[in-house]
Amino acid sequence: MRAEPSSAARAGETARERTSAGVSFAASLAFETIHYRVGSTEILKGITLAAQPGEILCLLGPSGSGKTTMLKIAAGIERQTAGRLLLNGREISGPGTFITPEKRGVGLMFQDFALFPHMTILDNVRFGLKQLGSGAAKREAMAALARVNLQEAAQDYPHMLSGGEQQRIALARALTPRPSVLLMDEPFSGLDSRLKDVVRTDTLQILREAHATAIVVTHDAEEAMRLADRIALIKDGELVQVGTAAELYGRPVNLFAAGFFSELNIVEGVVRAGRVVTALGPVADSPSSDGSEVTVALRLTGLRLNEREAGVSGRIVARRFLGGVDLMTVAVEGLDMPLRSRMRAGLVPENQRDVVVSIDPQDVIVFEKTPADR
Ligand SMILES: Nc1ncnc2c1ncn2[C@@H]1O[C@H](COP(=O)(O)OP(=O)(O)OP(=O)(O)O)[C@@H](O)[C@H]1O
Repeated sequence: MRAEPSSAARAGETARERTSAGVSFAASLAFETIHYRVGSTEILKGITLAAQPGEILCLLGPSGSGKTTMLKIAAGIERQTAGRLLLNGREISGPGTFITPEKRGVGLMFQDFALFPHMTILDNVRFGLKQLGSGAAKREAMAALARVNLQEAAQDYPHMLSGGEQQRIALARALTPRPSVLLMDEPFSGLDSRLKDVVRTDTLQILREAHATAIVVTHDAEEAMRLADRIALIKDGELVQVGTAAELYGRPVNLFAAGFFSELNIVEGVVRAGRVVTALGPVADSPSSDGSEVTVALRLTGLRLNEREAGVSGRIVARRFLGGVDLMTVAVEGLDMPLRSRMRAGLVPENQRDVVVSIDPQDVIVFEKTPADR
């Protein structure tokens, strides 16, 4: 084995290789106990998270949770105040290392696409290929345009293309230098909802074909579920949970995580003889000891009206027709707040007020109460 060069030299070297390599190769990118402080405000509070080679990792969280700051740190636009950033296991930013953005081999794509309006599409795409000779740059750029199926637009200007086409050009531009990791900040937020679906599906396919590692920021849980191999849920600068969509949806670690993926009714419960008992009756099994207080999150789709004979009595106090479903608000004795139910439209007749309320066990999530909850 030959002697290892310094990590800074290695990272710079790999970045150079990558900008001109014929095939992109996916890298891992790891945040290691990353803190970011501005004045006395701690914006990131020790985040440890890694995107694996070829993985699409979504950073999901509410506005202001620190997602964009994480991308900026990954790109080298901001520098963390503590912690390390590793590309393929090699430190690219840490207490004694800082590889500049252009040497990292990390691509960035922000929400407004930022195509240069005065340049043709071809020139926009080959902008990031200055290191290559002009012939090679043109070939690479045309191949990238072919990949997003827009080679015919090469001589057009950005304003001549639709929002979705511009987004695909921006993606082609971000991918042509063959970054080992592509960072995307709300890449679909500028598109209307119908176009968003199509462009998102196309993007996913292009990322897969390019075998790119991608870290995608979104505040939309459904978008994260559609795109991601894994989702990292962020709140107030902390990592709440990381896992597949099914893991976060099915086994959320707390009410915040549960509420991010589903609309919920929240009711109080107490454990009696191994069952969680609420005003709606027993709703789940529990290993906790008798008398333990729990919080029960109940997805709206799991509150069923008139489906079974067994259940508690309820009264519909409001209903809304939402196309395929009816959203109904139901008052139940013993509960201060009415509950909401989403059921296939028309299952409960329009004029019916009094209903039998039952629970679908797969839509029940039970959380032990922490001392802070009591
Ligand atoms: N340089 C800075 N100086 C002061 N505050 C900052 C700075 N950078 C970020 N912040 C603050 O840090 C918090 C996190 O910002 P960030 O943009 O990372 O959040 P976000 O999760 O991407 O939110 P959004 O979805 O709204 O873009 C915000 O409250 C923001 O105002």
